[in-house]
Amino acid sequence: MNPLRLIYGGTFDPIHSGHLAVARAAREAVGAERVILLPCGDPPHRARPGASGEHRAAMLQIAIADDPLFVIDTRELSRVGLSYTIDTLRELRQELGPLTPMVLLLGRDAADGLASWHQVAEMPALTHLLIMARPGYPGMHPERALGWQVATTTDALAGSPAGLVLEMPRPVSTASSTAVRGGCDEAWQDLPPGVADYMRAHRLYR
Ligand SMILES: Nc1ncnc2c1ncn2[C@@H]1O[C@H](COP(=O)(O)OP(=O)(O)OP(=O)(O)O)[C@@H](O)[C@H]1O
Ligand SMILES: O=C(O)c1ccc[n+]([C@@H]2O[C@H](COP(=O)([O-])O)[C@@H](O)[C@H]2O)c1
Repeated sequence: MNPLRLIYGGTFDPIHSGHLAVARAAREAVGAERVILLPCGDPPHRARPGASGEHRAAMLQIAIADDPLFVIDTRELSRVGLSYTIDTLRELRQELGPLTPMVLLLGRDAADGLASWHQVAEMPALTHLLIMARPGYPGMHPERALGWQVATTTDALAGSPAGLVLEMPRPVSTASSTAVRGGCDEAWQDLPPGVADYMRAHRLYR
């Protein structure tokens, strides 16, 4: 079996320390070499982001600060049209081949919306899911009725290419991009070093 790939999609509008904490905890749990951060271009499921794709990618770059545990995949930013995750999963599966374990990382709030995702029925054949608990979201577990089988160990994810779901039940952060955009001082404490300066310099979210 090829080494597992861990993919973390998000609007990242802007990235906050919770995203990094979630990514680090997930990477450690599944033993991935690194985390592929996948900023969404034109989200199908929510209002247009407050910052452009270029600004959101620039803030991601500042936040990861050359940490080799992270890599940014900008394919959704350059794609024309809505950023459907299924399109990205199909492309990645094509690139990685049928045997590479792929794990899509989601917070519990995002996972609870899975039933409305574009062509979600095709997803269990393409990827595993790793779901991180998030304070305030007890979990409706739609993934179980959508074709993913519940895994009991993290090792199981590395042992097959797709089709399993594992939940990390302990939340690692309360941070939220909505709170950052709302501008309260406490939420700005959750910005990785350099990101607040970038936001100020480019007058984002005013
Ligand atoms: N504190 C957190 N704990 C667990 N998962 C999180 C947390 N913050 C974000 N996520 C997850 O990270 C992914 C990307 O999230 P996103 O970029 O939308 O950030 P957000 O803080 O949820 O932003 P917004 O408030 O704009 O929705 C989603 O799967 C989301 O569930
Ligand atoms: O493809 C879809 O239909 C779809 C619907 C909702 C969310 N997503 C993806 O889920 C990820 C998390 O979304 P968000 O809104 O929490 O940033 C992000 O990569 C989105 O593109 C994808």
